[in-house]
Amino acid sequence: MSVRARPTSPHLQIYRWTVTMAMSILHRMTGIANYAGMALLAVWLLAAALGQDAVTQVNYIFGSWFGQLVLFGFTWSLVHHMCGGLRHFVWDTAAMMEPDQREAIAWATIIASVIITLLIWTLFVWMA
Ligand code: HEM
Repeated sequence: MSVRARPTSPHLQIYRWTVTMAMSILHRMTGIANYAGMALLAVWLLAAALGQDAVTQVNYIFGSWFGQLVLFGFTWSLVHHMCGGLRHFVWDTAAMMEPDQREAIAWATIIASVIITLLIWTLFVWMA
């Protein structure tokens, strides 16, 4: 039986990656990661409510190298998502809509998120 060639729709392997596309996907991924990070905050608050022993144990886990790595990632996720939210807010005013402006604001999101995250950790963790 002969198979008729049908038109196919493009998918991820065919699209050329653009920074706006990557930031759009990253925005949703960081949104999901924020849920997990908020669960960690809830665990810490619960431990604090339970008493000194519980909070000492949670601090021990969160203070380990792996815990710190996860918390650093959560900080970046929150900050990146917030920057992405502000980017959407700018677009809501119909500004920065031209192709080169969209690219610029997408790059600004990633660069600002890294700088702000490093600033937060420098001020509140590494220098505290
Ligand atoms: C813990 C805090 C947060 C969580 C758990 C969270 C979670 C999420 C998730 C899962 C999405 C994706 C929804 C979807 O695409 O169907 C989303 C989208 C969005 N978030 Fe957040 N978010 C948080 C904080 C924020 C903050 C602080 C801002 C603004 C500064 C923000 C602005 C937005 C915007 C504008 C979208 C829609 C993006 C779009 O239309 O593509 N979010 N959020």
